[in-house]
Amino acid sequence: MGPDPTLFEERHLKYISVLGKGNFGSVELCRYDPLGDSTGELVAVKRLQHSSAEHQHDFEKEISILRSLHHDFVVAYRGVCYSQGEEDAGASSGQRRLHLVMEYLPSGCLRNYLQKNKERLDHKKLLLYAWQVCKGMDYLGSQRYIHRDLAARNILVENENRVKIGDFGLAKILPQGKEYYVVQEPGQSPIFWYAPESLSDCIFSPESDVWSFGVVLYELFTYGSRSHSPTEEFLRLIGPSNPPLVVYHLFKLLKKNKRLPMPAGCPIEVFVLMQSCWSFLPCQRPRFCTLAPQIEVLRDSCCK
Ligand SMILES: CC(C)(Nc1nc(-c2c[nH]c3ncc(Cl)cc23)ncc1F)C(=O)NCC(F)(F)F
Repeated sequence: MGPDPTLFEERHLKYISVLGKGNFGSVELCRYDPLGDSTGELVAVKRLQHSSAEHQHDFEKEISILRSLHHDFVVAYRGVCYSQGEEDAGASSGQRRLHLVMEYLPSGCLRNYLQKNKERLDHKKLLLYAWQVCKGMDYLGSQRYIHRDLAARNILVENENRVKIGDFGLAKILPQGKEYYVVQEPGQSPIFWYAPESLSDCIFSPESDVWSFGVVLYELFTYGSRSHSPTEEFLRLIGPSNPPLVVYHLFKLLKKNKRLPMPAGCPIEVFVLMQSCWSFLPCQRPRFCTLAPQIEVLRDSCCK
């Protein structure tokens, strides 16, 4: 029984830069370099910022979720790293801190990738990414996980022919016998990616993930545009209103069947698919297992 390849020693993790801030944590680019000659692999290391007991518990759940997922279109778990906290003089703070080690994808998140490569990404390619996210989400659902934060900013680019779902910081597992999950505090919520039932009752389900997938389709066909982002478009529809009421106005608008507009140049069949994901009633939305073959058909028929 050789050494455990999923156990990373803090002393060999060389900090390079901050990749971004997730929910309650930050993710750093590091090189795991046990030989000390800079030939080690690059990894993404997620550390908790304010390690309250509750955040620590949620973090441990996030780690166990990621450890259990093995799929081509889901960011890969590499292991964990235990670090001895700074030994405060006197205080017995020797408790070990846990860090999540994931694969590092150098091409970054899909939203930035779309903006930078807009000119050379045709509709066929956008539908390939959409299909891969669908397959990844179908796998997630088969493990009874809900992602709750599906958005182009949370999808990573492996290469121009492969994307992976990332950031499981808000993911939940569906309790046995229940088909949806109610969260207590919405927290800093990406409300413009949220289904109506999530806005009004904090209800999350595979069907609310499908709603968010519709918004990802919209982001794909607007090439991650900032000026036509879901946030900008919905704020334009809502008009000026003070922040606490935005959720209420957004819900009212969705209730009246107002939706994001068709992206410029988007094939009508793709827009129809997007809109089906935005059915007000969760039961009327397609499932990821039926969306994937529909996207395949569109991919094969679309010329550009
Ligand atoms: C919070 C964090 C760090 N943000 C970013 N990660 C990466 C980024 C770039 N390459 C990466 N390889 C692995 C990981 Cl976990 C992140 C990155 N690039 C830019 C980011 F803002 C992240 O986790 N975003 C969700 C993800 F994009 F990963 F789905």
